[in-house]
Amino acid sequence: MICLCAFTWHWRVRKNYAHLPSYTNLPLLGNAYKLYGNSRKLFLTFEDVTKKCETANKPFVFWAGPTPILLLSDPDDIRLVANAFIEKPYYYKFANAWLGNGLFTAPGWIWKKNIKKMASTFIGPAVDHYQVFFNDQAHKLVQKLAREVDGGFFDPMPYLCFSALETICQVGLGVSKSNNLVSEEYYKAFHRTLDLIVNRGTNILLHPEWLYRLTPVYKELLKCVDVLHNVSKTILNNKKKERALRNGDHHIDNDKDSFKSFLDHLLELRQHDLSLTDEQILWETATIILAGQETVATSLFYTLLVIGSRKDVQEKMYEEIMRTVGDGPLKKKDLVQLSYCEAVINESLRLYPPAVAVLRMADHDLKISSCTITKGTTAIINIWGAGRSKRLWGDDAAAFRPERWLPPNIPSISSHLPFSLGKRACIGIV
Ligand code: HEM
Repeated sequence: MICLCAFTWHWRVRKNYAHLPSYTNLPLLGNAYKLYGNSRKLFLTFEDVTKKCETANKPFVFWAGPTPILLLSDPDDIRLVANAFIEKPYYYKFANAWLGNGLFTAPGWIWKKNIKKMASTFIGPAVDHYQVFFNDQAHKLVQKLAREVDGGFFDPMPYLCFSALETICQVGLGVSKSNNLVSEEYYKAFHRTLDLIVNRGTNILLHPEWLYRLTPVYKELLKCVDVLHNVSKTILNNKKKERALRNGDHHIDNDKDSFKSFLDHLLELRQHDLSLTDEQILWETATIILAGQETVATSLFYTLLVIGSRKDVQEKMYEEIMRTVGDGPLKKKDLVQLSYCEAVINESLRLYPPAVAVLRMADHDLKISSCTITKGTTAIINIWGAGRSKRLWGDDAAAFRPERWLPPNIPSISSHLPFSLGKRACIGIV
């Protein structure tokens, strides 16, 4: 009976997607053979699927065994999907030991409860005090990079990662410059944790939880996560003691002019909301540190690369910065004047988005332009593909041209998706 139901479901789903472009299916494996190999091979498959999507102007259906994965690049389809589905597929659970039920990985019903509280911690006055940390880190980064000048080729990524990590720990946890909590050990544990999670994602043998828990890499993951959580726990405990000493646990800090980290905001929220447990706070801070580190470091990397290879762009940016800020520290109010610099960043994020794709799980049927997405399908929002589509950006879509972001031709923001969109889009976009 179970086999019959599974067969009927599979037959119905296959028929539903039969008119969409796809690869040749192998029995049982479907198209999974296309995922075998290293990350370069994976990316080539992704690039090929993106091209097929663009040529057919339809979603591409990829069969992971019997399960359909639908790749979407059309902004209208993407908007529908991003607004309709809040569940993420099971791959996101691979980060559970680290991020638990934090915003990024939480199941829909927990995410719905928490998103309103968290989103308010990253808007308006809450972020006004961050600029001074950004300036300080930028200054330190420039000093470090300057030491490499005239020294031949070097990899800037470690500098960018450390700088982004230190910044997000300052604004996220309130780590001060003096306490050295963002140590070499922390940095290594952070990157090893990321590697272990990504490696699990690309190795289907490590997917079943019971099997994974028997492996040495699972033990290594727990060790690394311990290092990361211990820093957050130390800071959390210190803050709790500080608050208790200063004002008693029920005090509300109304001083709008003092800097408050993301963690401070969560502790304040907890005064009215006991569902925000210590564990949940640890997960949320770990999420913010991950979300705010890797993405920022990668986008800095590509932006520096394109600026470095385009003297004309460098000169225009330099001229605009000198005209607006001079040698003085950058202030938040200056940012609106830096329209060319913003155009450069937008163009870099369009061509080199740090998250090339995000995934959603269809928990109900949904009609989009060329098909009905059936419940149980994984939908991939192809951020990279949407950014490079000739249909959306014109024949020069592959060219780095910041001017396309300047008046009078400002493009439709709905095709620019580096921060995703709809429900579960980035909350760090301020
Ligand atoms: C260039 C910088 C950034 C880019 C390109 C970026 C991109 C993204 C994308 C594409 C998502 C959607 C992920 C998904 O649906 O699976 C996301 C989610 C998220 N981002 Fe960012 N992000 C950036 C910076 C930040 C920063 C600085 C923070 C926080 C300080 C942050 C916090 C988050 C959080 C908490 C989520 C999960 C939102 C949710 O599920 O409700 N991001 N980001």
